[in-house]
Formats: sequence, structure tokens, C-alpha cells
Amino acid sequence: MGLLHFTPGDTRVKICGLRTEADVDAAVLAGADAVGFVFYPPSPRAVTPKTVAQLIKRLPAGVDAVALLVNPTQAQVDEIRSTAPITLWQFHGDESAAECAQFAAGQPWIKAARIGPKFAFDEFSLQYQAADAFLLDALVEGYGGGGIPFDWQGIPQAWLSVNGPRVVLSGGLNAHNVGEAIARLHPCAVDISSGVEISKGVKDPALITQFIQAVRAADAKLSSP
Ligand SMILES: O=C(O)c1ccccc1NCC(=O)[C@H](O)[C@H](O)COP(=O)(O)O
Repeated sequence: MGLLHFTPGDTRVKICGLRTEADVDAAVLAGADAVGFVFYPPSPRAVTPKTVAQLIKRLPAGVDAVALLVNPTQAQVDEIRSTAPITLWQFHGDESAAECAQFAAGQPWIKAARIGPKFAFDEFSLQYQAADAFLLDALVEGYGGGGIPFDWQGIPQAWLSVNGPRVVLSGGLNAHNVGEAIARLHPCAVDISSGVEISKGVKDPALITQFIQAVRAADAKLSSP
């Protein structure tokens, strides 16, 4: 129920970059806790507020509708908010904490971090301490949706022990590596886009189902004695 209402052994799942009714239906049927809509025109996954307003009508109560933005203008955010009932905001660009809070206007928000070899974890979480969650993603050309994992071992254990309950792990996840990610990092949630696609922007219902089943299996393994 929702992306960020974390309880141990119940890793939440966000399926990102949905564009069609079939995409949304597949994610809901598979048990996604959140669905992400990319409002970044250069992306092949980009959608319009009007389209998202129709897609959100297919979501049952409790499934978060996440707006994904990259350095938006206030006008862009206002148009999205006035058109589609977004429940969670994800900022994937160079937005300041103050800008994120202003854009979110009291709703929960996630700040995405693009993790390179020298990423400053402590400085990041201090700067964005007001965020409801941190989405840790790979540093790829462009902004996201690169389908590449980052070095999970590079996350300081001390930082993870404090911030883990609000970490959304992202970047190159799939049904084959998500179990290891959950066992090692115990994130609040996991996020996926490329790993459930047959081509850029084209989601595959079977891959979505397989991914969520892999998450549930990993949680069950953690919970078993
Ligand atoms: O998905 C995109 O096209 C995208 C474009 C611009 C900024 C962010 C974008 N995606 C952000 C996400 O939350 C993705 O789910 C995340 O980067 C993971 O993607 P993937 O590695 O393909 O699973």
C-alpha cells in the first residue's frame, strides 16, 4: 500500500515509465505499490499530463502515482498537478531541496541521486534531509532509465543503517539481481524501468510479473528462519 510505507520484509515496488493502459493494468495486476510517469520530453517513456490523468483512473486505492521530473519549471508542475492526481513527486535533476519542497507543495517527494564512484552520500542526505525518500540510481548519460546497476558496495554501511528505511534502490534492476539487492541492502523499495521492457518504452507484462515475484521471493527468504 503505497511506495513509502515501509515495513521490514515488505519491499515496495515501483514500476516506472508507464505509457499505456496495458502498462498500468499489468503493473497493478502484478502487485506494484507505485507506478511512475516520466514528464521529461526527451525520454522515449515521456507522457503528457492528460494521458496520465486517464491512466491514474485505472489505479486502485493505495497505489502511488509518481510524477518523475527533471529540472521542471513551476508552470510544468502546476499543469501536472491541475490535470492528474499525482500522489508522489520524484525529482531526478539538479533541483535544490527548496525547489523540491516548493514543487511538491506539501505532498511527499523523492530526490533521485545518480551514484558515481565519488558520490558524497552524507552531503546528499544532509542537503535533502527533508525528502521522504532517496532514489539511488546509476550515473548514466542523460538522467535515468539507463538499465545499468551502480556499485552497491559503494554505499557506506553507516549511511545505509541510518537512511536505509527511506532508500528506493534503482538502476539496472531485474528479476535476476533484485534478490541479491534486497538481501544486501534492505531498501524501503525497489524501482525498475528498462528491466521490464522489450524495447525502450515498451513494457512487457510477463517481465513485470517476474520482477515482482522475485521481490516477493526475496522478502520471503529474508523472513524465513
Ligand atoms: O526512465 C526514463 O526515461 C527517465 C528519463 C529521465 C529521468 C529519469 C528517468 N527514469 C527514472 C527512473 O526512476 C527509472 O526507473 C530509473 O532511472 C531506473 O531505470 P532502469 O535502470 O531503466 O531500471
